[in-house]
Amino acid sequence: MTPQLSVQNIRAGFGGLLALDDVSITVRKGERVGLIGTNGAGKSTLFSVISGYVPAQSGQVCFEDVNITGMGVQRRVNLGLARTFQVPREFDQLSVLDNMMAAAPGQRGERLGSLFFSPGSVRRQEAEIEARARDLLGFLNLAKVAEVPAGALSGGQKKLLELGRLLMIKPGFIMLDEPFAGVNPVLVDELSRRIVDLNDQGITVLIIEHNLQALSDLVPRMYIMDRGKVLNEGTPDRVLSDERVREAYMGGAV
Ligand SMILES: Nc1ncnc2c1ncn2[C@@H]1O[C@H](COP(=O)(O)OP(=O)(O)OP(=O)(O)O)[C@@H](O)[C@H]1O
Repeated sequence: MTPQLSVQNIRAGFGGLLALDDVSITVRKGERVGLIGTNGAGKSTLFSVISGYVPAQSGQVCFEDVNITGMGVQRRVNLGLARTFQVPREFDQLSVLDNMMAAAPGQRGERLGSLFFSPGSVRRQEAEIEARARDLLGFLNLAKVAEVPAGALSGGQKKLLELGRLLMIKPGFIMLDEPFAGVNPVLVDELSRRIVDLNDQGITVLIIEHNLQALSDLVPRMYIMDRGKVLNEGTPDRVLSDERVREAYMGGAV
């Protein structure tokens, strides 16, 4: 079976800096895969290349048998490939519910003509979007803060909201960038459970995370990157016990 995501021999960088040097990874449909590495290893840049924010200088990215290497961000999202960012990008002044609704793609009410010519269908669509948003808020245990301005949420709740906003686009493959950063341990467990639930529903998950304990509990397979290259791949036990990995990651303190 061909992988759902196949990243082959990617080189990418910024000006003279080569952030990704011949990087290849594959992810099968329905997998949960981790991506670890020291600061500056190139993990977020790899997410940016996969999601279309940073162009590849060479190499190829294929998603569900489509070569998406030169495709724009929105077209990749339309294929069901979506990412979160390390810093959640919610609108602080808007309520949690409105933040969720604003993340829904292709809303007809945004086109002025639709408001005049088919106001009924715009209302129906809004009602559907609100129902989906409320469903997801329930799933993420955020229903009680639906009307609260997003800026008032805790760090962990913001991460849950960010995940919720991602789910509004009904993705088949999600890339989570440090979902546990700044999240208290209770919410780390909750987030982990929600990620497993989503994966059980068939959503493939690729996760960058520095919390190695929480990540090892969550994923059966991980990649480690170091200075723009993939160093190793396999079960968390195998990857974290590799001598080169111990050296590269925390100077042997893994
Ligand atoms: N927008 C940018 N402009 C210039 N250089 C960048 C940019 N983004 C990343 N870099 C550089 O590219 C390299 C890889 O950075 P990247 O953010 O991908 O690493 P990372 O593994 O995600 O690190 P961290 O764990 O700290 O988030 C680093 O040297 C970084 O300074």
